[in-house]
Amino acid sequence: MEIAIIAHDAKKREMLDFIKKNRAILSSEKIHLIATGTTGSMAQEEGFNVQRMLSGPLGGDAQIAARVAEEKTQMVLFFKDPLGKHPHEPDINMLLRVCDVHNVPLATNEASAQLLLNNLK
Ligand SMILES: O=C(CO)COP(=O)(O)O
Repeated sequence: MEIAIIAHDAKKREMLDFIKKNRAILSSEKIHLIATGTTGSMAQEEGFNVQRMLSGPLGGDAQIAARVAEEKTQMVLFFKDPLGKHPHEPDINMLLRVCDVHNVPLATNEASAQLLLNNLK
């Protein structure tokens, strides 16, 4: 199962803590992790095997949206910063919309992400 992890800068620390807390499931051989560029390199530094897309502002969200549309990515954990402005807001909204179009589970905060992962156990 392919799971995408994405975190805005203000949420990256939270994402790293979250994936470390859920290392057992996220490192299992049944899971293929993908991520936007910077989120992915931070996860790699923590020892996770992650396929990195471009950084969000350079099109990484759009690449993940394409994978959702192609039914490659089956879950998206996106720790969005609700207080910040982002130059690539259209790409972010596209990713959220494509998840809804394809009925792909999408969490936009840690509490929801934890509930989704708990369901995989
Ligand atoms: O901007 C992002 C999501 O919209 C995240 O991108 P990075 O992981 O490259 O910082």
